[in-house]
Amino acid sequence: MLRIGELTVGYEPDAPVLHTVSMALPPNGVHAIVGPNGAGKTTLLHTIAGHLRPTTGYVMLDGHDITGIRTVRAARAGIALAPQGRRLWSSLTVRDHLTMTRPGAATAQEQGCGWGVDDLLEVFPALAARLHHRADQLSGGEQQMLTLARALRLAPRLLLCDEPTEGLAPTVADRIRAVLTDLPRHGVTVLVTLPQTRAATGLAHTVHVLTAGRLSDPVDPTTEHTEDLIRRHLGLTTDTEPPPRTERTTVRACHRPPTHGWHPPSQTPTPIVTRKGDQS
Ligand SMILES: Nc1ncnc2c1ncn2[C@@H]1O[C@H](COP(=O)(O)OP(=O)(O)OP(=O)(O)O)[C@@H](O)[C@H]1O
Repeated sequence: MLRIGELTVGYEPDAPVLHTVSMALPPNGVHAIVGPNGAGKTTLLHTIAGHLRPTTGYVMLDGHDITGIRTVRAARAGIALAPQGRRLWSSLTVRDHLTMTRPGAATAQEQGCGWGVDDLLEVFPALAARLHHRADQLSGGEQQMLTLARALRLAPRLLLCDEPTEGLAPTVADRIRAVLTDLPRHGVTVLVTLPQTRAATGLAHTVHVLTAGRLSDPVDPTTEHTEDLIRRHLGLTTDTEPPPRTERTTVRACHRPPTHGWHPPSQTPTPIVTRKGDQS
């Protein structure tokens, strides 16, 4: 679904933040990028989302070159970003956020598909009770749910989530992870950045490690030594015997049932049909 090749990105000339980053993600999975502060995780997501133009390299989505396309076109191509820090409109209500955002993917617009407001409130019931509250009146967890709901409203095929569990209570973080885990069943591929190794291995089908702008080969989180391998990529010491060096890991889709009891609004794997009148 997503193929990135030799991507070099920076904010200043001759000072790259990402160094020849390459990555290939299959569709319908949850894929994590783990890395310390300043590694370049946000820079990578923003480059995929069209906020930043790379110096060299390419970004391909479903075989189409989307390198450096503008944000609006990236949304129409099926990419949505749930940014770090949430970036909500503080004076607008939950309902405003959900009704002002419309499906961005061209196919979704043409077919009238997407996540309706009622569907999103089923996914995030906590928001239903807060529909008329302003964003700045929400808790951190509710703000994060609204950030994800707003991104899903764009009917993405690829959802980019930048540290979605940052600063949240464990139970709320579990809830967010449960929602992300289930999105592939609705045709949404998830690329999520996380600072913690353990959270990534419990959530993702593949894990990449980003350190100082350089991306590791994909790590299969189902293997026995995953956490050790990731810790080694991060340059952390480990008490256990290091795993044997393997060839570049083959990405393996391993479908896990959601573990936290969230039931999706639709049983079909395709995007949910928008209900007429849900934008009022
Ligand atoms: N707008 C900007 N202008 C200049 N430098 C920037 C800008 N945004 C980020 N950087 C620099 O790029 C590097 C990577 O930052 P980035 O935010 O991508 O890392 P990160 O892995 O997401 O970190 P964190 O986990 O702290 O959010 C850092 O050195 C940061 O200071």
